Amino acid sequence: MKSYLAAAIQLTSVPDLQKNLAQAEELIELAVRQGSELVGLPENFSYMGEEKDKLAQGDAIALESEKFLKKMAQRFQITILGGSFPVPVDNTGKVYNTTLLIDPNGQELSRYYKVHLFDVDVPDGNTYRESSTVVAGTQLPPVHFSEKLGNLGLSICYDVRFPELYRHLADKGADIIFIPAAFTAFTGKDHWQVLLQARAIENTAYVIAPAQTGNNYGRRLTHGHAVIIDPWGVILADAGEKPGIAIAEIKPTRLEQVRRQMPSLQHRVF
Ligand SMILES: O=C(O)CNC(=O)[C@H](CS)NC(=O)CCC(=O)C(=O)O
Repeated sequence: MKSYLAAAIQLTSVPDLQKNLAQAEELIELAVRQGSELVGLPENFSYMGEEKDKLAQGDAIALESEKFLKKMAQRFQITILGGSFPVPVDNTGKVYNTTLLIDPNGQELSRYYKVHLFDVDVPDGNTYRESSTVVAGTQLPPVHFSEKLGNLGLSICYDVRFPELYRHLADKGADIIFIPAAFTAFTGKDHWQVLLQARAIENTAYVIAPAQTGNNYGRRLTHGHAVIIDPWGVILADAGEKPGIAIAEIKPTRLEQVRRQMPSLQHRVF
């Protein structure tokens, strides 16, 4: 593994596929101009909208999102995580909430279907029933072993509340954990940063957390604060509240140092 720059992209995705891809492309280009070699996009980067509209356009969103990720990876010679997008599941009328990791040749490295679905009545009055349109994945997320970039573990948004999933990634050797999200503004203000820092600290791994921000559609408000966190839990970069990027250096020497100073992974009893 070498030292390199990574970027977590922050978007306000809306119910308009082409508009979202254009916004994402602009920010990917900005991240690449600043030297990023690994770039992450947030959950539902290509479409945020009413569930029924997302389903109706599911085939087009899935096709265009995958094509877009491969095109960006090849054009800019980067490894890219397509935070998530819907992929229709045969004979269900539903989709998988899917994240995809693509290499600079446009080849798929790994893929994960979100396991934990956000079926929550948030105290601000908004009700979420992700399972009404999404089929839960049944497999633990993969870790992609990269000589150059380190071992890359995948997850999506609400997963962040389930530490056992991240322990699995740590067991598999994850050095860098992606947590692309569309956190609600209401839960985000109290939980987002704490949960992300906990996952980084307890697994002594980098966390790259691309995010949705602002008013995506209707009453849907997302928290923003795309961040990159180091294995000690220090926030290296924070994109704030507007669309933009958080960029930070990923360093193998820092991973080794923190794992030496705080060998908690080696002291596990259970
Ligand atoms: O709502 C949409 O339009 C698209 N859906 C999402 O982006 C997903 C599933 S509803 N959001 C979350 O998982 C938020 C989790 C969260 O906020 C928490 O754990 O507190």
